[in-house]
Amino acid sequence: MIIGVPKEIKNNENRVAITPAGVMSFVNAGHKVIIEKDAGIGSGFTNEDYMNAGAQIIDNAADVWMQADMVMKVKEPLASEYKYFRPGLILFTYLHLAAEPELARELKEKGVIAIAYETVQVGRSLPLLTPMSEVAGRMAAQIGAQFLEKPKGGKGILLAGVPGVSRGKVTIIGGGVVGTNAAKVAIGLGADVTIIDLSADRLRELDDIFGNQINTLMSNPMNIAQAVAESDLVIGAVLIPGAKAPKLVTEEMVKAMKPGSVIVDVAIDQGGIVETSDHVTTHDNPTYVKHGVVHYAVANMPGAVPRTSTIALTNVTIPYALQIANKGVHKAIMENPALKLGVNVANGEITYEAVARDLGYEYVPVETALEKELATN
Ligand SMILES: NC(=O)C1=CN([C@@H]2O[C@H](COP(=O)(O)OP(=O)(O)OC[C@H]3O[C@@H](n4cnc5c(N)ncnc54)[C@H](O)[C@@H]3O)[C@@H](O)[C@H]2O)C=CC1
Ligand SMILES: CC(=O)C(=O)O
Repeated sequence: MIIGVPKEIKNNENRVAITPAGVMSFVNAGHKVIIEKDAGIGSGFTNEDYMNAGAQIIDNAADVWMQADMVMKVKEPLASEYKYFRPGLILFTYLHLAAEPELARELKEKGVIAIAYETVQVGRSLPLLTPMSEVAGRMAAQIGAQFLEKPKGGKGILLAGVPGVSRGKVTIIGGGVVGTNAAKVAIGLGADVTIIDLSADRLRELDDIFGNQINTLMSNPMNIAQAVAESDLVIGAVLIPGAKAPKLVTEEMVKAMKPGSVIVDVAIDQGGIVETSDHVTTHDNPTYVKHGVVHYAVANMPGAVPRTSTIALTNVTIPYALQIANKGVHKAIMENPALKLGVNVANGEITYEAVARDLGYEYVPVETALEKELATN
């Protein structure tokens, strides 16, 4: 199989979908890897590093997309890349389709087999999302602390406080991977941390992990309203896999926050959990102020720490990509239930139920979509 890796084009997206070590794994298994020139530079991998591992460097994105059987990316394709979609192309990347209706339509109409990192699932865990959630969670607390500083637009609070002055209050809504990692850093910074989750079992686990370093609260509108109003920093970290994020923090709740408070809505890649995080921001211009509250809504937070993130991401994606290359996409999907759950679009059908529901399409199970493809071949 020919595996193509274009350079990421999203604002300040410095990650790349493959490392030289990954290239070597594919080449050793008899595959060919083509990489767009300078695709790895932002993550510290030169063209020579890739060539030494056995890859071929290609001068432009179009040739990478058109020659590849499987394109591996980090972020969802942007509109300027839709022209490369074609029937049977395998696309393996983050997609977040519930928040990307145009992209979903293009993938469906053009017959791409689109496998989303974020919905590959083993039991209750999402192994291809986890490392980036670890990164984004840890970043969320440090970014929040930074934007609470007065010169950055915040109210001028030091989360750690000092002797004689209260610590800052951080509320984390969603106690999964992002939430847990945000808590680790927020606790390390000395903040007064509350985690809100819908799952009583998860709250018990968090209590076991952090003990009395955190407060835990059951997720309901009353608890959320009260905690948000009292917080200096709110971190949005809820996920319902594949689905659009629920708007748990209403505009009224935001209005009740003190001016200069900060919201870091990490879940913005699925649409965000805060009613007033109504648009995605970029690393170039990461915040806006609404009702006096600083909103940070960057959908590719790990892109700012690309060396760490690229290695962490490819550690988990390459084994799945190798299965696709070695077995062929149909066999790999049908033999691996985790990978099967990653398939969001195939042969003109939406094959992930939550995406189909949120975007108003008929849901077609992966097997049915693939059988249709085999039948028409
Ligand atoms: N902006 C960015 O750059 C990045 C964003 N993310 C996003 O962060 C979000 C969180 O991801 P993970 O922590 O990995 O997910 P996760 O599945 O590990 O955790 C989600 C948590 O939300 C909880 N939850 C569900 N419904 C809830 C409700 N109504 N109230 C409170 N809690 C509720 C679940 O019980 C679970 O503990 C996702 O949207 C993910 O895509 C992840 C990495 C980077
Ligand atoms: C998960 C995701 O969207 C990211 O790492 O950018």
